Amino acid sequence: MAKASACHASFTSFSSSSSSSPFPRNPMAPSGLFLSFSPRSHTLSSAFPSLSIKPKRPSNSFQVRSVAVPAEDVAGFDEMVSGTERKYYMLGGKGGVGKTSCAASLAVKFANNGHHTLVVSTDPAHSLSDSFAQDLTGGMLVPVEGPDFPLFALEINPDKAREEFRDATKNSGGTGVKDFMDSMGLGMLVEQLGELKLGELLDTPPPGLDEAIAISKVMQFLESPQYNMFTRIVFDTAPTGHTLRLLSLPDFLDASIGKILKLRQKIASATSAIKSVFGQEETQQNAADKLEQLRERMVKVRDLFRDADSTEFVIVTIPTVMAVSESSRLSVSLKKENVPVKRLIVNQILPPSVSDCKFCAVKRKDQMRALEVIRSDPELSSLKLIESPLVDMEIRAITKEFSGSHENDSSKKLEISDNETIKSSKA
Ligand SMILES: Nc1ncnc2c1ncn2[C@@H]1O[C@H](COP(=O)(O)OP(=O)(O)OP(=O)(O)O)[C@@H](O)[C@H]1O
Repeated sequence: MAKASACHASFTSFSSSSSSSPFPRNPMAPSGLFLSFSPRSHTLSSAFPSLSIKPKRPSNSFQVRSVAVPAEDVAGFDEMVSGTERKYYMLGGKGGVGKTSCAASLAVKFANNGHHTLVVSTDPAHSLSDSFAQDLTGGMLVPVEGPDFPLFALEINPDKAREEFRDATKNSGGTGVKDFMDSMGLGMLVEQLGELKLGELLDTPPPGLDEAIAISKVMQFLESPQYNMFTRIVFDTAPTGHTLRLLSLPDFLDASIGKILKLRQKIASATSAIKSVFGQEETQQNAADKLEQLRERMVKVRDLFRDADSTEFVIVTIPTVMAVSESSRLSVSLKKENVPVKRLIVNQILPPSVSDCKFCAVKRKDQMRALEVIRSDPELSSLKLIESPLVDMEIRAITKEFSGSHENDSSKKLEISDNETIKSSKA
C-alpha cells in the first residue's frame, strides 16, 4: 500500500501581480507582504449610522495567509482587476464548497492589485472571521492588515438585519406582526391574512429576505461619498437556494403588498364602522410606506445583481458530478433572472503530484470526470474556469510569526497556494 507521504503535493503557486492593474503597485511593498496603511477613524454617514469603522488594532505576531487562490492567468484575473470604476463580485454556490474562502482570497487579490476592497459576508456562522482569523463581527468595517492597498471586511448578521426591519414595523409596545397589521388598520384581519403570508414574511421571513436586507444595507452605506474609495466589493453570498429566492423577492413582495392594499381598500369602502378600525391615517401610511420601502430596497438589490456593467456573479463549485450539476442548474436560473455570470471557480482540485496513493488516484479520476462534465456542460462550458487547489489542512488557522523568530504551529497553520499573507489585527 502506498504511504501517505507519497501523496505529497507540490501546490501550484500563482502570482498576484497583474500588468493591467490600474494602480501603481506600492514600491515599498515587499512583494505583496505586510504593507500597512494608515488607519482611519471615521464615523459613518447618517445613511448607515449603525456601521462604523473599527480602528486598526496594533499589529501583533499573528499572520493569516490567504486561501484558495484562483489561477488568474487562466481565468482572466487581469480583466477582473482592470478599471478604476466600482465593481461588485458576488460569490455563490452550493453550501460548503468554499465560497467564503474564495471570497476572502479574491478580496486579498484585489487589494494587492491596487483596489480599495471590501469583502462582505452575511453568513451568521461568521466564516469570514475564521478565514481571516480576525474578529469581524459587530457590523463594523474592520481593516485587514497585509495587502498592498486597504482591505476591509464586514460581517453582517442577517438575523440582526431582519430584526432591524421588524423593529421598524413595530409600534412602541407592540408585538411585531400584530402591531404592524394594527397600524395598517388590519389588526382584526390578522388571522384571515394568514394566507397572504405577511405574518410569515415578518416573523419567519422567506429564505433570502434577511440576506437581501443585509446587502441593501451595504449598498446604502456605499452610496455615501465617504466610501467612494471602494472600487471592489466582494460578497460572500448564501447557498444557492437562498440566492435565487432573494432574486424573486420583489415579485413576492409586490404580490403581498398588492393584496394587502387591495384588501384594505375594500374594507375601507365597505362601512364607516369598519373604517374606524384603521386608526390614524398617518400610522397607516407609515406602515404602508415601510413595506413599500422594503420592496424598493429589494428591487435595488435585484437590480444590482442584474447590472452587467458593475456586477458579476461568480459560481463556486467543487469537482464532483453532483456539485457540478447543481452549478449548472444555478447558472440556468441566474441566466433566467438576467444575472451576469462569466466565471466558475472550481475549488479543491487535487494539486499535481508525481505519485498518488490509491485513494488519491481514485479521487483524481473522479475529479477529472467532473471537470470533463463541466467542459461538456452546455451551461458551464462557456464560463471561464478558475481552478483552485485543494490544500492539505483546514483553511482557518494561523501561522505565528514573531518578529525575529518564527514559530510554526502546524495544527494552526494555514496552507496556501500563493505568497500572499494577511496580517491579522487580532490582539
Ligand atoms: N481549497 C481548499 N482546500 C482545502 N480546504 C478548503 C478549501 N476551500 C475551502 N476549504 C475548507 O472547506 C470548508 C468550507 O469552506 P467555506 O466556509 O469557505 O465554504 P462555504 O461555501 O463558504 O460554506 P457555507 O456554504 O457553509 O457558507 C472550510 O473548512 C474551509 O477551510
